[in-house]
Amino acid sequence: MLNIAFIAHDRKKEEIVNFVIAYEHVFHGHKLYSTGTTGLRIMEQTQLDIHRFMSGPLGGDQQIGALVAKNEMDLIIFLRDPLMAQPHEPDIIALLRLCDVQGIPVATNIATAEILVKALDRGDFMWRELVHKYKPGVEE
Ligand SMILES: O=C(CO)COP(=O)(O)O
Repeated sequence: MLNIAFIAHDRKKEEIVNFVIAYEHVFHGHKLYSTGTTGLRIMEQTQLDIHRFMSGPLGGDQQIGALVAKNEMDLIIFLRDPLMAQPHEPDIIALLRLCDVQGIPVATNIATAEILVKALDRGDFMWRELVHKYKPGVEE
């Protein structure tokens, strides 16, 4: 079981909902997280149970970042809006930076998300199970 987070900016919400519907079967069985509104929208349209953090502008990106800092997040699908400034841009940059610090797979557009989810389905993420196994205190 891997820890997966969904995040989408407002103009990308419909895109992430449709994406998660399309790959719902792949996400079943994993522990799912999201920022507040993104998770609500996904749960309204799927059977998935998602642990929702705060809304992004109120600190949700940072809450997910805290798990990333501990290397406890295995995959992040973060559909960013590249055409609109966000009030919490520093939080977004911080989250992506921490993904690079820990080497955590993160998709910021739908094309990359699709490739990563197909890899997840194929079992290509099993190396993350080893990260959990050899890091004491990390939740399975
Ligand atoms: O702003 C966000 C990510 O930076 C997303 O937050 P919401 O899912 O609460 O809209």
